[in-house]
Amino acid sequence: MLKLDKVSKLFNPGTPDEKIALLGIDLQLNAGDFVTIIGSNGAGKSTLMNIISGVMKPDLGEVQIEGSPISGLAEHERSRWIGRVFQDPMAGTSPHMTIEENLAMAYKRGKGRGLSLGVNAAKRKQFREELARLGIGLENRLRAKVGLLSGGERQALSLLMATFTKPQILLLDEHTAALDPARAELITKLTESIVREMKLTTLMVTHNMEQAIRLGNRLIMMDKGRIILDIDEQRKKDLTVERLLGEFETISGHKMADDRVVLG
Ligand SMILES: Nc1ncnc2c1ncn2[C@@H]1O[C@H](COP(=O)(O)OP(=O)(O)OP(=O)(O)O)[C@@H](O)[C@H]1O
Repeated sequence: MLKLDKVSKLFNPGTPDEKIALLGIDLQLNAGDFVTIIGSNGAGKSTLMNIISGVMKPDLGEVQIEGSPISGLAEHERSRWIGRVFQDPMAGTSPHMTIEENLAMAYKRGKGRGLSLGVNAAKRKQFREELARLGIGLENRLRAKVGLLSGGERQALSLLMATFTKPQILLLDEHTAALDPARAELITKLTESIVREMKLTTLMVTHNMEQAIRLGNRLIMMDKGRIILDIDEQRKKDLTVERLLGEFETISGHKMADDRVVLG
């Protein structure tokens, strides 16, 4: 499904500010894998997401989807296969457009060029049905400007837009971190049900250790640009936050330095 082959990324090479962000990352995701990613500050998690989504190119190595190399494709060219939800609820949607216009944009992204952003009765019905699945009443506010929605509502809409056209890969970049606990839990539940129903192959970066253990079928730990541990479903079932942090310390030789860590 998704394969990274010896992917490396260096920032500011040859200067005093040189930073190794990724070092020879090998990663293979099978169809339907839901992988949570944790790691210290500066471990390379965001860089990994940026390289998969095409925001930046690797210095070395290759990214493939379904066996096809995609490193040469720009971000917008990959958006047909890759859905992404960011930490910032403002990032995934257009505030000056209505809910239905935002959805029309997401719908068009999956269908290629030449499709209008207009919303006819059939599309409106579909949008209403999709929004109703979120269970927060957005189906009754199709013509509301997205800028008026709360952070949680926007994040729910972003999640729906990112998954609208059943992407091959869903990237979740700390997408609940900016929300209060109740809204974060709502978005987590929505995520679980959408990923399960659509059988989406998903990579989720989180600073919430309990969430990293509870969600998905695989957990990856990163440190200093490397994947230091890849835990499968069976081993994940027996994990606790304490054991997870212990494993991190044993392998990396230092405590997890994460200023945003949430233990549970
Ligand atoms: N655009 C950039 N220019 C220079 N250095 C960068 C850039 N982006 C990231 N880095 C550096 O690359 C390394 C990896 O950063 P990255 O943001 O991928 O880590 P992260 O695991 O997402 O960290 P955090 O959990 O703190 O957000 C860090 O040392 C960081 O300072």
